[in-house]
Amino acid sequence: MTNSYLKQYLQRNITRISAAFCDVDYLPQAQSLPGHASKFTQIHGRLGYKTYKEQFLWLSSTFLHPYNSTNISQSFNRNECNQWGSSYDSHSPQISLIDIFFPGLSLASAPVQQLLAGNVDSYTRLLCTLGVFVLFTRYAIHYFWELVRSYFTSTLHVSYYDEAYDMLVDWIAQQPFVHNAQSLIARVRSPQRTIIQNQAKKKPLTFSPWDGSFPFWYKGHLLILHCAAKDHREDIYISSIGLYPNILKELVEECRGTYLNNINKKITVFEHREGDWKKTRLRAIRPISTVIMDKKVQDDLLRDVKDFLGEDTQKWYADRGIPYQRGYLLHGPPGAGKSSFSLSLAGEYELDTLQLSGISDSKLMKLFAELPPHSIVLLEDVDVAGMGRRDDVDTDQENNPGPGVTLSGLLNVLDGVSSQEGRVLIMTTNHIEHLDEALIRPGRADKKVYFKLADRKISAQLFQTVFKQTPDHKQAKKQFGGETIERLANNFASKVPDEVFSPADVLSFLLEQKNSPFDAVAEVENWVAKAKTASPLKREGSWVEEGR
Ligand SMILES: Nc1ncnc2c1ncn2[C@@H]1O[C@H](COP(=O)(O)OP(=O)(O)OP(=O)(O)O)[C@@H](O)[C@H]1O
Repeated sequence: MTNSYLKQYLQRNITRISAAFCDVDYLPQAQSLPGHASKFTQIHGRLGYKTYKEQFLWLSSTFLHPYNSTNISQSFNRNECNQWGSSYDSHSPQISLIDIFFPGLSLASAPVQQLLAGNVDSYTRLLCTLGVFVLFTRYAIHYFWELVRSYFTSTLHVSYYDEAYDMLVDWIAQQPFVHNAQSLIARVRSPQRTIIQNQAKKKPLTFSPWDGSFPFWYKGHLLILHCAAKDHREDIYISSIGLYPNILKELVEECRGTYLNNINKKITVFEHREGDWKKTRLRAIRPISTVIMDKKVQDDLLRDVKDFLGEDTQKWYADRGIPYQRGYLLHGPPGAGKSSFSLSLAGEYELDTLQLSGISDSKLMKLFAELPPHSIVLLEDVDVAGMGRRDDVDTDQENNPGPGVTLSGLLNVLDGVSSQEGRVLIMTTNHIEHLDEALIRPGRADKKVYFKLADRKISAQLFQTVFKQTPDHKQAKKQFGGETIERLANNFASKVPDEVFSPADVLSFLLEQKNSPFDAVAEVENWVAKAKTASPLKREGSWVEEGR
């Protein structure tokens, strides 16, 4: 083995060496050996082969037959090597640019480059084997889990749009395993108590696991919660190892119990989200007695709803082939109590409330087809929701309906085949005269109730509601007898002009004076006088007419 042999060898193989490193630009310029050797040193030096002997051995093992390689390496004379190599000491390995920024990267990428060039040495082989092993293990675990999941686990799926989702999420948020979850979502929850005593209780946060799998123990069973996030929503499923579907049902029942406890004395309000009903908030139930209106009208309405929701009513309707649905139209001036009454009605009969606004015809159809049982659909301000009289509606709008609901769309839904049986619909409006006859005919609006401005009776009742005596008053020694309050209420009501102010106006004034019923009576005349000058519509003489 001589220098010339080695040089010849390098010369013969320099093209392949260059190709091995994909140095295609270099190939056409491969003219002279010193240049090639230098290039080879430069390229190969990056791999950490410091001496020419090392470079040579690598070269021989890579490009030559193993037999030649052994022979060459055995016959390689150390002195010759040193002598030969010393002449190239000045070409000590150069650090490539990539190694400056990512130390060791070129070393790690070398096997890949070799592999691409079709050269597989033991190092590359080891790395490939490791890679294949890791890949295989990953897939093996995945397929194993899928197998176990299909045959040896029970799974319970919960859709984001179902109320069961809220039940589960509320329960999960209380569980200890949440603290260890690595992927979480934070939500602001309304405090259970209405009085916010300090900053810490303001906008309390709850955390729930998000987008991942989370194992936890429940009654001695290992369960896995899977949260799959899609856009702004997530679907949940829970699986239990072993065939125990009952444990999952037990879990959901427990969640349901906790949830119902939490929402006790509250009504659930749903709104539409992407064409599905979604619970948006809980509202405290307002006793229907606190909505001041004609007692006879109120009782009549309550009786009608109660009768409709009665156990045998559905069968009665079915026997006669009459669609099992009921509609009410509450109309009257703003602030007369229409919405308050609707929500109180929902609370009275434990109905969920579904509010509709800003929705298109196609979505309306789907939403009506998927009404949850035992619910009231509340369609507020139908006159401004694009459902005025047909002759008022621009024909262009009929032909090219905008994003909102059209009159024909609503009429179709109200008595179309997709309409859910057993639904209660409440429409409210401030202008019944603007509504199309078809919308408010019996069958669609079976009862129409007028909510009027505050008359003497309503004003007195509102006064009594605000200054109702409670045990707190007694404790604070600020209690007035029932008779005193009644006398003051009548006195107050006599000073409020009939059917000029809405109950909302009167209530607002009374709340300003809530600390003293005497002040309320003393101040009412001032308030009325101020209101007369402030509102041009409520000038004396035209008040009653304008207010009606
Ligand atoms: N008849 C009433 N009895 C008790 N409170 C009332 C009554 N009318 C109005 N209020 C009070 O006034 C506020 C507004 O009432 P509400 O929203 O129910 O009126 P509305 O008729 O639905 O008004 P709008 O037509 O503008 O929607 C509520 O906070 C409610 O407490």
